[in-house]
Amino acid sequence: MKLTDLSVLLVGCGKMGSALLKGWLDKGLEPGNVHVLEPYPSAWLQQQTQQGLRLNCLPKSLPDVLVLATKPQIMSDAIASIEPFGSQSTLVLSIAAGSPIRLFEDRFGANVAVVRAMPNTPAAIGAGITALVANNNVTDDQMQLAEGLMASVGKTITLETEDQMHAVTALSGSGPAYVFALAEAMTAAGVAAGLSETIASQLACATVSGAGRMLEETPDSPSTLREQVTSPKGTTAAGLDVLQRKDALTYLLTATVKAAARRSVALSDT
Ligand SMILES: NC(=O)c1ccc[n+]([C@@H]2O[C@H](COP(=O)([O-])OP(=O)(O)OC[C@H]3O[C@@H](n4cnc5c(N)ncnc54)[C@H](OP(=O)(O)O)[C@@H]3O)[C@@H](O)[C@H]2O)c1
Ligand code: PRO
Repeated sequence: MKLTDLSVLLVGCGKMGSALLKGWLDKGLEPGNVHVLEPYPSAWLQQQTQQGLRLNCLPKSLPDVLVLATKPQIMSDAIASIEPFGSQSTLVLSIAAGSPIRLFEDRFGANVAVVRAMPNTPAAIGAGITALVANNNVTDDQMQLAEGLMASVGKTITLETEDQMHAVTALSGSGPAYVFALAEAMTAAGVAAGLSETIASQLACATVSGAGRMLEETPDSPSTLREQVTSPKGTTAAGLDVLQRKDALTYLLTATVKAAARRSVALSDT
């Protein structure tokens, strides 16, 4: 099904919901085919009503896709107002961290078609990556539809099991925050080395974003790209000697991802 023909009911239009909706509207989704439930709509979302998007009212017929983008903690309450929309012909596409497929089967009925997806915030600029996993009720056409929707805001990968979603959420879902934290820490390190905050921040942010673009735009692996910066006995080697001593960086990131994955498991159990 083409994006232009698709009808969508989006529940929750905060940071991630609006990033996805912007991407879909840019790619041809008709605002007139979109209903959004959102208690505190942003100015941007309110503007979309002028193009025909319907805000805080329910569609008269079943939508092709019901996108669930509320926080996991309130997912159960949010579903209460839309239970009749989880029919067999409507694809339920949830992006909530830690909301398992079984929650939607319990609430919408065992026959409901559910795709659980984990995007990340670079989706807002079309540079996201989303992992998807489906239940057995999802048809090939519905899976293509889900992949197509998420591909319109970045890359997609399909998981073998839902259990992998905890690690995915911890790695790529939360991952942009780790990278932004790196930019913040590099700024602080630049200040400690004698630069002003403004100059350190400019240098740190451009370095992180330039290195990210190299990962994207060159065929080289991260280790090759790292080696290209590292002159023998030069400054980078001296810096990396601290960053990677006793695998310090790998150890820290492994602990970071494990903690986030544990939180995903805990959210699934509540
Ligand atoms: N942000 C990310 O990086 C990211 C990445 C991948 C997946 N996710 C997932 O995406 C979901 C949304 O995250 P987010 O960061 O976009 O959070 P968010 O900005 O808080 O967006 C959630 C939105 O849902 C609204 N809402 C609350 N109750 C509702 C209801 N009953 N019906 C409809 N809307 C309701 C919230 O309004 P109030 O603020 O008034 O409560 C809020 O605007 C979460 O499940 C998260 O796990 C987020
Ligand atoms: N943001 C959501 C969280 O922090 C899910 C991944 C990214 O829970």
